[in-house]
Amino acid sequence: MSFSAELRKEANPIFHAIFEHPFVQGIANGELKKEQLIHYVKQDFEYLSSFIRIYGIAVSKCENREDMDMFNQQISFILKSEIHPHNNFCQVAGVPYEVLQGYPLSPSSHHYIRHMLTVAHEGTLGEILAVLLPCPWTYWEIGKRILNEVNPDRSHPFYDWINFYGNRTDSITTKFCDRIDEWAKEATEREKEKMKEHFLISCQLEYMFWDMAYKLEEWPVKMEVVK
Ligand SMILES: Cc1ncc(CN)c(N)n1
Repeated sequence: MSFSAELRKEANPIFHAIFEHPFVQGIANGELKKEQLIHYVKQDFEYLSSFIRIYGIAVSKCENREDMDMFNQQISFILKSEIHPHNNFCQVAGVPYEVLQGYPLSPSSHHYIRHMLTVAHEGTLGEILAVLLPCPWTYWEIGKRILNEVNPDRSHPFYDWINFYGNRTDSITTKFCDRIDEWAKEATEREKEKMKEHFLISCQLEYMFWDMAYKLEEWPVKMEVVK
């Protein structure tokens, strides 16, 4: 079994919990509250900006142009393409995208971003690939699953979101899996253990991110913004 297949197998219970999560089910059946969509977009805008910064750190650790190009393409993908699913949520919620940008992170988003940043600063390129991989992988599987199970038509409120993630032929997941498998062939057992741990924690944090959006998670103590 390839290393990426091992990762997927170990994470199976978390992937299933994500598919069953009420926010993901809400995308499938078109029933999410406006506040939940807004909370998701506010947090995801910040999350994806951090993801770009982490790709930047990954580039600084690359030893060849092919790896640099892989991360560079993904930076462009977030900047130029991954705005479409956000726009879909904004349209359904009836709010302009611009007004949902620049908000503070809620606890789970903060945790997820700090987890990725720590690995990006302290880890090898293999560890960075492992910590980032659940982001594209879980969304790709969510999209494909909803396409198969619901087969939404254009009247579905989240038609664009579902097709954006589920219909990818240029899958970054496949590229990252191929690269991680190559990396794992040269890695020590200790490094592979760390890669697995980073991957599984990111999967758990993917679940927590959906939960954060569904429950409109905030910090426990409300603070007045002092100007
Ligand atoms: C939290 C999160 N995880 C994954 C994705 C898909 N790139 C996303 N937009 N946001």
